[in-house]
Amino acid sequence: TQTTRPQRILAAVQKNATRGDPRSVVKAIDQFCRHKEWAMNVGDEKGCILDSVVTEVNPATVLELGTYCGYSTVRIASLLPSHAKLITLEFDPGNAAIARQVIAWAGLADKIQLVEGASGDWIPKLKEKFGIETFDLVFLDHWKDRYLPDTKLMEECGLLRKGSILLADNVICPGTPDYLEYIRNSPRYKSQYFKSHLEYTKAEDGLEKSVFLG
Ligand SMILES: O=c1[nH]cnc2c(O)cc(-c3ccc(F)cc3)cc12
Ligand SMILES: [Mg+2]
Repeated sequence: TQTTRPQRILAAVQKNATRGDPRSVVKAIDQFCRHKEWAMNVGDEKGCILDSVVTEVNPATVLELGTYCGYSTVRIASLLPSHAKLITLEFDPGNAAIARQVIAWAGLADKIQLVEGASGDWIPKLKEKFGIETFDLVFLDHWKDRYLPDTKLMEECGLLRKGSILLADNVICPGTPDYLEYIRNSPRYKSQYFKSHLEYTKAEDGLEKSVFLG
């Protein structure tokens, strides 16, 4: 019977990466997706921009919207200080099941809380469920039509503080025009575009970094 793409990504990690070594997990996925089969991980080029933002923010609390196979989850968590916590929301149960195993292989399960379900349902519950006040960094990488409603929801739920950073993937490809329009014209945000390429391709894409001004 046919395996899924996430199952093939996990197999590549278990074959080529060293248990407990997050960077080898990231490298194994990038090798597989560049040479064997494309997949929608943020990838190595945009991943370097992600790394620089995470290192600069040095967040104690991170929210990731869209786990997929856990590539960016592992990439972010590997750069966090010891006490820091990362919550990642994944809608698809199949993706979540693979991501849990990728995260375990990387040895980062104690830093990461993977929550299965719709971001719109879970965002209002994060404070009570995880005792979170606000997020220092949010990585938006789920569904393009949810970037704007979920950002407004995070504002309404008081999950952002003065200085919280939003980093959004795919603002060019597939593109999130309503989100860009809102975030670039709102007086409550200061935004910056990091031009890059769609993972493993030459197509243009980029990350939008926005600071919440309160
Ligand atoms: O749906 C997506 N969620 C999160 N990230 C994505 C991502 O980085 C790329 C793409 C994508 C881009 C081009 C294409 F031809 C097909 C899919 C989708 C998502
Ligand atoms: Mg993406």
